Amino acid sequence: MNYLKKRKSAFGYALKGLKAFFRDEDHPKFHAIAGILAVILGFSFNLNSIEWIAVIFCVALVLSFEAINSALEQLTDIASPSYLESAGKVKDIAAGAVLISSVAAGIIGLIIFVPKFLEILP
Ligand SMILES: Nc1ncnc2c1ncn2[C@@H]1O[C@H](COP(=O)(O)OP(=O)(O)OP(=O)(O)O)[C@@H](O)[C@H]1O
Repeated sequence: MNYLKKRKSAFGYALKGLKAFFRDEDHPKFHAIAGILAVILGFSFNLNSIEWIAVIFCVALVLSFEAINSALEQLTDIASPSYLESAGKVKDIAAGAVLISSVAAGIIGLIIFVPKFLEILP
């Protein structure tokens, strides 16, 4: 019972974190909108299971990296409020992780959706 209570609190904290993440920052909103568009396109083009797995994985991966990047940015600001080269490096590397996942997601999106758009062209 105690274990279940603890799990419930942990879930609540995670939801609280996600709420702050989407409320306080612009990049997550942009990536969430892109993800919603991908899901709408997925339903429109009747994706198969493998394509759905790829789309859901890409959306989750980009948003997760974005959340980790955001947490690292805030932690860096607490640890190093004044200018420090290594603090900047931490932020740049975390931003690089978001860039890698976004580019990969974009390429996978093109691989899945471009042939489907070409099929419906007159
Ligand atoms: N304390 C610091 N010391 C050195 N360089 C920093 C520091 N804080 C930020 N920078 C540099 O400035 C860049 C922008 O940092 P900032 O905290 O403004 O993030 P951001 O890219 O504006 O994030 P977001 O757009 O999500 O708000 C960093 O990637 C880093 O190169």
